[in-house]
Amino acid sequence: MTTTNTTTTTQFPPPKVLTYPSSTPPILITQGAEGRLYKTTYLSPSIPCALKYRPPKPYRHPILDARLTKARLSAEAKVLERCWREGIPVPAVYAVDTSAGWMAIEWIDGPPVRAGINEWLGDPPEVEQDGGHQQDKKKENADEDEGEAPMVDLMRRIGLAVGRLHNLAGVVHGDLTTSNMMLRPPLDGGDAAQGKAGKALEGEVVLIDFGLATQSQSDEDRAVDLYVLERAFLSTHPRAERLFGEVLEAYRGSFKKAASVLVKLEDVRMRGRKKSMIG
Ligand SMILES: Nc1ncnc2c1ncn2[C@@H]1O[C@H](COP(=O)(O)OP(=O)(O)OP(=O)(O)O)[C@@H](O)[C@H]1O
Repeated sequence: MTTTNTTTTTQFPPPKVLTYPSSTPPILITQGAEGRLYKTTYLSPSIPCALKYRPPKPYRHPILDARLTKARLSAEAKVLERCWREGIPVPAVYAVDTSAGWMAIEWIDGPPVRAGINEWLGDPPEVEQDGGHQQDKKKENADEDEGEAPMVDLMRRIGLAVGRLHNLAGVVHGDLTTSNMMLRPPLDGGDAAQGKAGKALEGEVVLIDFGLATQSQSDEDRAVDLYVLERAFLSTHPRAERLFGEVLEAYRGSFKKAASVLVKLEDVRMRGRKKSMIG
């Protein structure tokens, strides 16, 4: 989705639930084609939450619009609840009002994985000093030495999270990108030895935005999910391209049937290549 990051309070009229006297002033975080995301609190001013709001679409017939909004929000909330029950790291669902078009979910207090990777790529850890040449080379190759360990580790955590989603929850996400994953910071403040760049990649990988998710156990659907992630990753982080294999390797080890999904991924890639050749 196209989003505009802003920290202003009300650029648009907020949903009614955010105007009650007890409401914490909402902060508009993103505004996309389908909806808006606000930061506010839930029940107590000390519990931050993300309020996902799908406003009415004036270009749609009102009855159809209300029906669509209800169906999409309740489908997303159901998938989130299912994942949460299975122990997949996703935001907990606090409350849903499908008629009013909103859902309140746990606030994840960390950056999107995309931002963490970009920070790391822009500021990779120094391994040895040689007047800057080493640093430049590292940036080009996204580090081919031990300095890349935090990135390899993150790639593996992503592969495991997707494997658990597919296997334990039986859910395919439908829009896996590094923007739809966040890094929940470690409670203990993390590993001080990581350095600033390594710290950018720390934390638990939390999957978000299940607006396109479906229930499926099929190898084909799972392989397409991985293919979407691969394409998104390679276009968002081309300099880290060769590390993507770590995601797939961790996925392979995350459940029994993962190997056959990876075989299917070859077919899906082939179809993707043919399609892009034909245009
Ligand atoms: N639980 C959360 N905690 C903190 N920030 C969040 C949370 N959920 C989403 N965000 C932030 O808001 C952005 C938009 O969220 P999300 O992608 O779920 O909504 P959406 O794109 O409007 O949904 P859709 O793509 O289905 O229209 C995310 O990229 C992330 O930065």
